[in-house]
Amino acid sequence: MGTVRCRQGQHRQVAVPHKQGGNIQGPRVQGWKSLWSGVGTTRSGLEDLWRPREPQCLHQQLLEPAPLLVEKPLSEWPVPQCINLFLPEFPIRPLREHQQLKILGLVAKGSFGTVFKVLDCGRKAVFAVKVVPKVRVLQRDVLRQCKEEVSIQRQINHPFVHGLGDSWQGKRHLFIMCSYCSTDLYSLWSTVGCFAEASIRLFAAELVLVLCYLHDLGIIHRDVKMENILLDERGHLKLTDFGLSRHLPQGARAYTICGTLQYMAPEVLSGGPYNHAADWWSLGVLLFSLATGQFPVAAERDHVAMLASVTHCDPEIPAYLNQGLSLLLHELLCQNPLQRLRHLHHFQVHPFFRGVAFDPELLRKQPMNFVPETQTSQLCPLESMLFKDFDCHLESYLVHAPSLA
Ligand SMILES: Nc1ncnc2c1ncn2[C@@H]1O[C@H](COP(=O)(O)OP(=O)(O)OP(=O)(O)O)[C@@H](O)[C@H]1O
Repeated sequence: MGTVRCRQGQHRQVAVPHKQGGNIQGPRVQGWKSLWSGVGTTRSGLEDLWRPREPQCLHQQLLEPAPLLVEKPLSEWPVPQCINLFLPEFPIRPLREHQQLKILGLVAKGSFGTVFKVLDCGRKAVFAVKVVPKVRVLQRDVLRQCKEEVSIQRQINHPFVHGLGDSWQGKRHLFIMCSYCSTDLYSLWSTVGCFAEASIRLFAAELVLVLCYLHDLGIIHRDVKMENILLDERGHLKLTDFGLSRHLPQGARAYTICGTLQYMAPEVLSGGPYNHAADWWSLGVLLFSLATGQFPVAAERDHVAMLASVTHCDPEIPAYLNQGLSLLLHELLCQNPLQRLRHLHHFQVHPFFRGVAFDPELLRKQPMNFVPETQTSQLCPLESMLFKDFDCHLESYLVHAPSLA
């Protein structure tokens, strides 16, 4: 890690190394230098990654039809370091006609990658592809984390987790492909404000199952928040973005200060040691916000100020909330991680979940009393562009692409 990451959207996302005495620049510079020196003879390849895109190719593209996500076959041998570094999690994908992807529009620009809605022309199905510039991964010294994200997502198979469809690399970019979801919980919350108790119960039960599943596999998510919960066409959730997740065996401790400030547990904000219980705090923040329309503690400028706020102000749980829900929030937003609710059997017998079957298939059959609006296939004007080499022309596209979501 070794970097500070701030989410471009609503809430500040951070990743700070433990015990660096606040010197967050040091390890980043050091990490980059050591990577650079390791690159050796392939320096020119990396310089190529740095070079800004030529503006004149834009005119040419605007005249050409239909954006196709096509990879040039990379057949150099020996494999250059700027490719080798990302193997095996991001294989080099050979050009195959039936795998051509056509860009339908821009979904979101995350702090790391840009997410596109694409059509797989061969399978005639719509997917989301996150495109991450390699240079950004190297600059921010998050190569290991980036590979871990893909390997964790590959390992996971759960109805409420957004599984990995495919991952590969081009010369300048990494590509992570998943099924496309038309909305996320944050967008819905922004329109709805507060959710009905029945919806909160269903969301909470689905998230309890996901977190127990991940923790049993020894995975801590570290960024549970509304923006990272996508909703399927029937309103059931899919946890996504394993960019800050890591393998943490039961009994082990973590120390990196990372996550999204308003969702971070006190023990994470203070630099640890912390464990999987931190995800349950984040769930508490999320459920509080769904129930009341606001965060339990207002956002602060950095993790030090956030820690002071979280430790000193006890979030006021409104009296109008259902007693069971109120109790659940108290037990999740518990300062002491050892006393925090965290085992499946705690939830199964909890008054808020009375009558709820903690079974993914049964939960999925329950109707949500809202159904997310499905994005009508808006065709963006740039759909009349053809990318002969998607990897090369992507950045020019990013400058001009309108947002679909
Ligand atoms: N499969 C998908 N279908 C639809 N939208 C998606 C999908 N995956 C991601 N998104 C949208 O794109 C946004 C950014 O994606 P993601 O969080 O993976 O990128 P990121 O660069 O890691 O962002 P950040 O670091 O800011 O969290 C998400 O918040 C979500 O709104």
